Amino acid sequence: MDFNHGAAFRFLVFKQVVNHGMSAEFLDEIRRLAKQFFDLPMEEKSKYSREEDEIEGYGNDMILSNQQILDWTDRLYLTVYPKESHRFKYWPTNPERFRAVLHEYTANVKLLSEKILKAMAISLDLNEDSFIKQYGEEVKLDARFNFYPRCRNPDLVLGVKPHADGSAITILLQDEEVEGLQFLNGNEWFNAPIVPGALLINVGDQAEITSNGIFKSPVHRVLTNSERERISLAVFYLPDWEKEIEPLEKLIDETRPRLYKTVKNFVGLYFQYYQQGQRPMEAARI
Ligand SMILES: O=C(O)CCC(=O)C(=O)O
Ligand SMILES: [Fe+2]
Repeated sequence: MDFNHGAAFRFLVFKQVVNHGMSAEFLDEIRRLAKQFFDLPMEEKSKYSREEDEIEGYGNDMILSNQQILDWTDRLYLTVYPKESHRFKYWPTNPERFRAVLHEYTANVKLLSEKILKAMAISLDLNEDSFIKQYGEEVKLDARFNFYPRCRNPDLVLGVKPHADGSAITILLQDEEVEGLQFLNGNEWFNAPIVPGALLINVGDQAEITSNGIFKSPVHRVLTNSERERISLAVFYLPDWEKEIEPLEKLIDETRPRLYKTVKNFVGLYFQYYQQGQRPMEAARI
């Protein structure tokens, strides 16, 4: 992976990487296993159901307010790193290879995330460990499998509402054929193209804070589709929740004053704001 194009990398909002060390066949296997899981009878899937006040497990959009229009999606949410945090009651044993393949994918995504965080630091003329160090020893990776069934009224409902990710960065495996993910640029939505064999890297709110706003965490959404279902897998790279996250000293000067407060447990804050229909980043902005 060659990220040493300083200037180009700096303006990264999302980036597709192909040279990530995983074969196209391996990525296809993950999609296939995910699809097999979502295609199981409800009775089987509900063995892994999310409990009401939990995040992990199988289920629909979380209900955070009674005025909410639910996202048109089925999800399976699992903490995949560190190993000690695995809650296997939520990990499917059907299809049979699901767990083994997810372990392998997680190990690869962890390495890839760290390479990307190093490349981001280098592109800003910082020591390569600057971002990683701030995120602490106890980083966590959460995986969210998204399944978007066909929807008869795609104009009335979204697969995922507009949001930015609360992670440091997110590694997204998109459907191999069906588009639907869109990014907001100014007032316009544009489609994230499908690049065969690629993973899409998305900057999250916490990398925006660390970089003092040089990297931007983009607002994105997912459309529904009346003809085809769609699958994706997002893995969120989450800093140690007890570490303080703040703009790196070296990225603050007179021309670029400090833009964000010091935050801790940003994901907790994220849900509080999201619930009130506010962009969680507002909590961090000075
Ligand atoms: O389905 C997608 O392509 C994106 C999903 C997403 O934005 C998320 O899970 O945070
Ligand atoms: Fe997202």
